Amino acid sequence: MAEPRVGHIHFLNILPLTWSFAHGGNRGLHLVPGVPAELNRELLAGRLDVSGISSIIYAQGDESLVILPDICVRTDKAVTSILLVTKKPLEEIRDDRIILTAKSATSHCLLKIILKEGYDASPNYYVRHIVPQNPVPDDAAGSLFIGDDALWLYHHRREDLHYYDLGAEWHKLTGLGMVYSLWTANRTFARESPEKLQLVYERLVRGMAEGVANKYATIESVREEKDFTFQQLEEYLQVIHWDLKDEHLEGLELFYRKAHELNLINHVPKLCFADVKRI
Ligand SMILES: C=C(O[C@@H]1C=C(C(=O)O)C=C[C@H]1O)C(=O)O
Repeated sequence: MAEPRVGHIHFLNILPLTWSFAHGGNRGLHLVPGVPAELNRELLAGRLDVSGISSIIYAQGDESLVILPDICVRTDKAVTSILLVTKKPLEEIRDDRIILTAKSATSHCLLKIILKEGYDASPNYYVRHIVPQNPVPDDAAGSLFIGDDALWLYHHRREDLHYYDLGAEWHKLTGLGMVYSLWTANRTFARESPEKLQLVYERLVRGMAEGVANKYATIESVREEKDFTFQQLEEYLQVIHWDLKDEHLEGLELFYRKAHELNLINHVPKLCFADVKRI
């Protein structure tokens, strides 16, 4: 039986799952690592069966995707790893040029909503490859980073720049938390391979729980390769949450409604969950 192809976002925000996968929790899965933008594209093209993806992509999937229950990447308020870095305060941004990281999809929409509704600003957005070592290129007023790049910037702030945490900004605007990433399956795969879908669901949910229960080991496992202290990573893993309960869907649904109002998606999607046996 061919192993299900599962996209895995290689960011520290799912470190517990990455650790579990590296310690045998990936049995029976064909993992494909990547940044969200790549995995979003691969899943929609049918080259992956299941993937962690940008939550906005579920809405762009025109009902071709179903959501795996119980697991996501979310925060209640601040996120610390989705950051807008600007040369001037946001209140002064008008038709300036803002660069959006090419790794993302959700944060692009989140930023557009926050700037329009919270700051009455509609700057000119450009998607481009950017690096944290040069946070705001000369030709731009600001840049949007996600993932480990953003977390690094959060801990290496420059006096002459302004930093905005989009999780905190979203909470300020709406009073709600935000779901950045969902695990979704292609609907055809879910219908034709229910056992494989069940296996993926169990590996994801159990793997995340196993990693969370081994916090010390998960953090130690990346200390050599990543430029963060133990304390920074420990704090980060308290900011990010991975459970997905009914109460968290309110923020996600509001995000879809606001994205639709700004014409960022064609329709407000109905949340359709995969039919798996919950564990
Ligand atoms: C919390 C984060 O959320 C990520 C942001 C994404 C996006 O903007 O498309 C996609 C997946 C998430 O892992 C992060 O960037 O650290």
